[in-house]
Amino acid sequence: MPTVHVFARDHINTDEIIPARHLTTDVEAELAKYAMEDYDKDFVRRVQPGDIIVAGADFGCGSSREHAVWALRGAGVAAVIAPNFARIYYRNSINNGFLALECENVVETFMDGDPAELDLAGGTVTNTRTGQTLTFVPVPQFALDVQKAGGWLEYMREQDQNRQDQNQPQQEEQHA
Ligand SMILES: CC(C)[C@@](O)(CC(=O)O)C(=O)O
Repeated sequence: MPTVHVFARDHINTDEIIPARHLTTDVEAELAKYAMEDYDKDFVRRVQPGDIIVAGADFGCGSSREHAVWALRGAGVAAVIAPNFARIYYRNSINNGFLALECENVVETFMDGDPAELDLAGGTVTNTRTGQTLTFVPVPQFALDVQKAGGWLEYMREQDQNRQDQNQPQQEEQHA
């Protein structure tokens, strides 16, 4: 069951998530070593694959670096849940198939280290220590499709392949 890491402050910026001194690579496994380093340098020693970050409002503000998504995904974070996100960070998350879930009162509902159950299809996250369940803002279907495909580029390739598959029979008829 995922563990929740709570970063309660609002306006956690991309420089705290992945400091600019580490933007020398786009390799997620390398960036992962420095995830949240300028907010909590011990995070990388605690986080396990599939864990969830719960954060304050305007998470991911500051720069447009996609590395802020790659570092957290590389560290094994399955989702970030916050009341809201900086717009560029939010779109970077969608484009990379990474879950940025908007949910009010999420900081008040979890304590650091709580176990959680995330029901993406149902749109809920449950603190299984207290039994409290919150409903997050429904994720747009295309964002779920991108997440399933593994990212925007993979999603667009799939869409292109689907179009080609649909056109194939007509092309075969034309040449029959
Ligand atoms: C280009 C990059 C290093 C950038 O300057 C981009 C940005 O500031 O949006 C950053 O600090 O993430």
